[in-house]
Amino acid sequence: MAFPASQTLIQDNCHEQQQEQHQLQQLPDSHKLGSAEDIDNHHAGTPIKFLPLRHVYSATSPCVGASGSSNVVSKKVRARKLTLIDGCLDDHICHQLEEGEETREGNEQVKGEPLLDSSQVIRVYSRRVKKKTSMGSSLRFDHQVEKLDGEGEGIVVKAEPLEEEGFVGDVLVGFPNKKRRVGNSELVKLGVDSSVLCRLNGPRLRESRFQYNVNTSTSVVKKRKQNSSANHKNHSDWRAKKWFLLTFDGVDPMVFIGIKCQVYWPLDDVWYKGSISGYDAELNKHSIKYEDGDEEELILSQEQIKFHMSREEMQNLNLKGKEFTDDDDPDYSQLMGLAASVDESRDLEPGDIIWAKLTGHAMWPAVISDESLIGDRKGLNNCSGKRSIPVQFFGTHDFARIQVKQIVSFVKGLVSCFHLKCKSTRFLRSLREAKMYLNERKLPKGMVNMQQRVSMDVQAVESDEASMRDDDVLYSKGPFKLSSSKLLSERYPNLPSGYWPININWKDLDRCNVCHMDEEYENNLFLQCDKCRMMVHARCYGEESVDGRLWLCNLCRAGAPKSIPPCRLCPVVGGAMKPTTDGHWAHLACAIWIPETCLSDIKKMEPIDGLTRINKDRWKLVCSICHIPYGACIQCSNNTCYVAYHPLCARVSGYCVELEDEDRLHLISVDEDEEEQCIRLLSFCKKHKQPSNDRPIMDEANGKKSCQHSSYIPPSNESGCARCEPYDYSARRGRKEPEILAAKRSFLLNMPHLVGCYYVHESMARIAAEDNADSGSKSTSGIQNGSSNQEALPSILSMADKYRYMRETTRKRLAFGKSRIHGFGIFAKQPHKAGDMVIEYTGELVRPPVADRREHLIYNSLVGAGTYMFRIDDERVIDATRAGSIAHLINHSCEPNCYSRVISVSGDEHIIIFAKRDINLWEELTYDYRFLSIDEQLKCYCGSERCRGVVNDVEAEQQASKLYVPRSDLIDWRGE
Ligand SMILES: C[S@@+](CC[C@H](N)C(=O)[O-])C[C@H]1O[C@@H](n2cnc3c(N)ncnc32)[C@H](O)[C@@H]1O
Repeated sequence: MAFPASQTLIQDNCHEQQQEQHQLQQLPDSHKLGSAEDIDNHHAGTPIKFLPLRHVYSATSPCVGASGSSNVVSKKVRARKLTLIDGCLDDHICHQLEEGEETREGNEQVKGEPLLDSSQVIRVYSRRVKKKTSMGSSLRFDHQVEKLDGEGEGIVVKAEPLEEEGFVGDVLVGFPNKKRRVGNSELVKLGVDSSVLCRLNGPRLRESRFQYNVNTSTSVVKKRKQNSSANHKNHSDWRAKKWFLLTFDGVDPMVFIGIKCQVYWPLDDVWYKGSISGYDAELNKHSIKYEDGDEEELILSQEQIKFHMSREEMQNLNLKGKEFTDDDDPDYSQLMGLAASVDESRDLEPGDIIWAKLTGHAMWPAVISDESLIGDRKGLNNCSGKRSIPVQFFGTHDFARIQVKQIVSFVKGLVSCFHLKCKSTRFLRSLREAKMYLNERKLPKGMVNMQQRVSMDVQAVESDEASMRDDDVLYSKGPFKLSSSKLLSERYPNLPSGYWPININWKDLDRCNVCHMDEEYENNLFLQCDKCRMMVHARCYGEESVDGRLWLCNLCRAGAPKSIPPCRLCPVVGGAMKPTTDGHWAHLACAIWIPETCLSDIKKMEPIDGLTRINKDRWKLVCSICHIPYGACIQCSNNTCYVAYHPLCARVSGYCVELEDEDRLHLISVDEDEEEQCIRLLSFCKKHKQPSNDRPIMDEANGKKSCQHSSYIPPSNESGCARCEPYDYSARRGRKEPEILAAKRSFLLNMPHLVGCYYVHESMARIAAEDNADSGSKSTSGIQNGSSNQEALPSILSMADKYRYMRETTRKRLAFGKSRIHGFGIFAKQPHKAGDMVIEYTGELVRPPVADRREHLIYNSLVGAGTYMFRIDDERVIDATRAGSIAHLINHSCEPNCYSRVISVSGDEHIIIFAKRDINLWEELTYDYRFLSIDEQLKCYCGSERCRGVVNDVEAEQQASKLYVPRSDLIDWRGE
C-alpha cells in the first residue's frame, strides 16, 4: 500500500529512492535484501525493521518520508550507503563497522559516479538505542559542515540515539551519543571527489540543504559560517524535532501520514505513542498505529494529539501549530477525577463548575455566578427571556449570561472532549484554573478581583479591558474623555456603580439644552445662565420670561448642590438639570426622552418624576455611544433596530433625536388639554438617522424601503376590506412581526411614549378620593382600586358610577405606545383588577352600509393596515378612524386580558373594554377581536401561547359557514 506522504517529501526523496534502489541493484546478491521476497516485501511495504541488518547500509537523512513503494514511516531511518572514496575508512568509522559485515564487492559504476570498489564503501550503521534518553530529538543524523579544529570545514555526522522506543530496526549513523566529524578536507584527503560529495544521497551535508556547494572555497564557507554561526542555534532548532500541537484546518489530511505522534487518552492520562498510518477520506479519520500494536481510527481535530517533527518539516508540509510544552498538558485524568467527584444530581447553583458556550467561542470552563453579584450589571441582564444564568469564565475571567441550554456539566464536557477542542493559551489556562478550583475550591485571584470590580465600579475596568472578549465586554471606554475615577469617587462617594462622567462644554452649545433647537420663539425666548452659560428656551426650562434680568439655572442658583450633581439618567455632566422627586437630579432632556419619566409640574418643568417606574431593563441597556453602564437608555425608533443610547449622548453624536412635530412643542399651551400635549418622540441611531420625517427608512429585516409611521402611505388594498387585509410588515415602518420583536427586542418592553402628560404616582385610592371630593359622590372611589384601600371603599357600585369613574381616569390609567403585537397599542399605566372598566370604544356611530362605504372608498387608501370599525350589532358600527378614544388602538390577542361588552348607561349604549383578569403595570391591553370573515384570514401576531394563528374567530366562522347553502339550493322567494 502506498502512503502518500506529503508531495514535497515524495519529491524530495524521489531522487534518494531511485538512487537507493539503483544502488541496491548494483549490490551483489549478498548485499541485497535477503531474498527476492524480501525485496518484494520491502517494496510492498514491509517495514524496514524486518530487514536483516546486514542489508542495511547507512543511515543518512532524518525523517525522510515514505516512498511511494514503502510504508516505512518517516520515523524509520532508512539505512543507506555512505559512499566514500578511497576505501580508507576513518578509524572511528571503521570502528563502528559491525563485525562480520561484508564489504561491498563488485560494484558497478553508478551512472555519473566514479566506479568505487568495495574498499571505498563505508558502511556506517548502528542499531538504534532503544533505551529512552533525554535527548531532545530522535533523529539527529545531520551531516553538517562545520569548522573543524584546524581542519577547515567538515561534515559533522551527528549520530544521536532516538529518544523513543519502539522503532526497532531504526539505524543511526556512526556513534550513538557521539559526534563524529568527518571534515570535507578529510574526505577529500581520503580521495572523495567533491562531485561525489555533492551527489551523496539525501541531505547529507548541511550545506546541501542550503543549496550550498561543497566545492565552495573555504573562505566562502567561512563567511557563511560566520553568518550562520549566529543563526546556527536557530537552524538547528529549526531542524530539531519537537512535539507540536498542530492545527488541522485547511490542511491536506494526507500530510499527516507517516508522522510520529502521541495521542492523549484522558481517562488513562497517558500519551500513547504511535504514528499516523493512513487516512480514510470517507470517514475523515486517520489510522493510528500505536507502538503497542494497537490500531485506532481517529478524527485528529477532535483529539489531543502531538506530532513529532521539526519546524522545517512543518513548513515543508504546510502545517501550523505550536510547540507542546508541559504547560499545555493540564493533566486531564486528574481533572476528570476531580470533576467526577462533583455531585451532578442536584440543580445548578452558584459556585458550580460547568462548561458554558458563548457564540463564537469554544465550550469554555466557567463557574456559575451569584445573581446578586451581577446585580443590574449591564450586558448581564436576562435579556432573552429564556432561562439563563450568569457565569464567570475561567481563563479569561469574563462574566456572561448564558442560556441554560448552552451549559453542560463539567464532567460531561470532559467526556465529550470539550477540553481538547481549543488550543488557545487562555483556554489551557482556564483548564488549569478549573482544575485548581475543583481541587482546592479556590478561584484564581484574577477571577476574584474581577468579581470585586463588578461589584464596585469601573475603576479597574480599564486595566482589564484588554483581557475581555469582544462580545462579552462588560465595560469599555467610550469616545468621551472620562474623568479620573479617583477624583470621581472622592467627589461622589455615593455614586451608583458604573457611573463615569462625560463632560460637555455647554458654553459652546447655542441651542436649547432641553429641546435642542436653535431657534427662538416669540412665546419661548432663549435664556442663558449667567454663570455656566448654558442656554435654554424659557418655557422648555419652566421659566417665565426674565425680561433682561440676570438669570441663573437651577445648578447655579443659591441653594444648589456644591458640585454639579450627577444626572440619575445619564453620565453627561451639567446642562439643563432639574431635581427629581426621589431627591436626585436629572437632565430635563433625559426626563423628556425616557418614556416612563415625566414632570410633576409642567409649567415649572420640575420636579422630574417617574424614575422609580423606569423599566428595569431600560437601566440595563448599554449606551452604544459612551458605553458607560449607567443610566437609562432609549432605543432607535426603527423597529428593527435595538441600538440603545442615552438621549444626550445621541445628541452629542449627532444622532437624530427629534420630536415628531418640533414646532408644535413650542406652540402647545401648557393649559391645553393633556391629550393635546402628547408629542411623539423619535430618535434614530447612526444607521437609521433621518433628520426629517420625509426621508425613507430602510427596514433592516427586509431591505425594503419603508416610511415613518406618520408619513406612511399604505399599499393598495386588494381585498377591499382594510380590516381583513393581511398586514404588510415590510411596507410599514414601526411594524414588525411580533415573533421577531419578541425574540429580538429582548432588552426592553415596549413602552408608551408620551411627552407632556404627567405621571400619576398616587395610589388609585387617592385619585378616587380626590374624585369624590370634586364630584361630591361617595360611591365612585375604589371602583378601579386594585390595592390596599379596598376595604375602605364600597365594593358595590352602580354601572353608571363605574362608567363615570372610568371616563375620568382614562388618561391617568392608559397610554399608547409601540406594540409588540402590531403597530401601536394601549398600555396600562396602572395595574387594573379583573372586571375593571378600562376604556370606552368611542367614535362615530354609523350604519353598516356607511361603514362599508367608508372602508372601501376612503380608509383603505388612507390607513392600509386596518380600520377602526367596531360592529355593535347588525344595525350599528362605531367608526373610530377619525374620531374617538384611543381604544381603537387596542390590539387583538387570542389570549386577551380584556373583553368588550356593550353596556347601557342611563339609557345609552356604550362599548366598554373590561379587564378580563388583573392587568399589570405597563401590560398591553388586548381583547379578542373575534374577527368574522368568510373570505379573509387575518394572520395573528399576538404571540400568546394559545394563539390560534388567525385573528379570525375560526369556530364562529365555521358555524356561520354551516348557515350557508349552495346557490343551487336556493329557491326564489315568491312572496307569501
Ligand atoms: C384597531 S387596529 C389596532 C391598532 C393597530 N395596532 C394600529 O397601530 O393601528 C386593528 C388592526 O390592527 C392589526 N392587529 C391588531 N391585532 C393584531 C394581531 N393580534 N395580529 C395581527 N394584526 C393585528 C390588524 O391589522 C387590524 O386590522
